Amino acid sequence: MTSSPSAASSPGRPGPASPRTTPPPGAATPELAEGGAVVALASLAGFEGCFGCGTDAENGLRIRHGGVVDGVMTCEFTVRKEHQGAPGFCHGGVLATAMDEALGGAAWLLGNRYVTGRLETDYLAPVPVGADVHLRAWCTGVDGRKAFVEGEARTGGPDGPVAVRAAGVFIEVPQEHFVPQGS
Ligand SMILES: CCCCCCCC/C=C\CCCCCCCC(=O)SCCNC(=O)CCNC(=O)[C@H](O)C(C)(C)COP(=O)(O)OP(=O)(O)OC[C@H]1O[C@@H](n2cnc3c(N)ncnc32)[C@H](O)[C@@H]1OP(=O)(O)O
Repeated sequence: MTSSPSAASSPGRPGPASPRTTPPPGAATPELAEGGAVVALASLAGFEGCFGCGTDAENGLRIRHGGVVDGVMTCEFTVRKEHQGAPGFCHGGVLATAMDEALGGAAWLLGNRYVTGRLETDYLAPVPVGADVHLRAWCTGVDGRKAFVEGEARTGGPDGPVAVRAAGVFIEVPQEHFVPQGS
């Protein structure tokens, strides 16, 4: 897939991607690997320390990964009071972390391992404490080791208003990039 209906720009607002997060001419159309999620999870070998989604990360966001439909990956998390920036509202950096996780997940579904090279975020509406944040992410193109990814976060339900849009470039790395567990 090269785009998502949910990626459409709001009137008067640009889409999430800048020239640096737009696939260059000639970039490959992303193809999700058969069992890409399985490959990704096998690479992580049961690692639960991720600040975004790990169940061992006590102070993490505890993002819950959902499914993949038509190349769009979904996940969600609930804003807790320790996530506040301005009183009553989620910190922008927390939301950027959540977008990083969602976009990273969409890249990993290609069947390789990726780290964030660049992450751009647009904040469209405040997200209150207690809100369930519904994230979607999809890959827009692949150029060598670079995967171009976009995503959005909605509140008030999976089809509620968009609160955050993001675009990023994720870089493919070998397994050796990561610190072996237990070391
Ligand atoms: C049923 C559903 C199930 C769902 C299941 C889901 C499963 C998966 C779930 C979850 C997955 C996990 C999700 C994780 C999410 C969080 C990710 C993070 O937080 S990652 C930590 C932060 N990022 C770093 O720590 C990187 C730090 N940087 C580096 O290590 C290096 O700079 C690195 C590896 C990125 C590149 O270094 P070099 O030496 O290997 O390669 P060089 O040659 O510099 O770059 C390679 C290509 O990339 C481009 N590049 C490099 N950095 C770039 C940048 N910042 N922006 C754009 N392009 C960049 C370069 O221009 C080059 O492109 P040219 O091949 O020449 O076309």
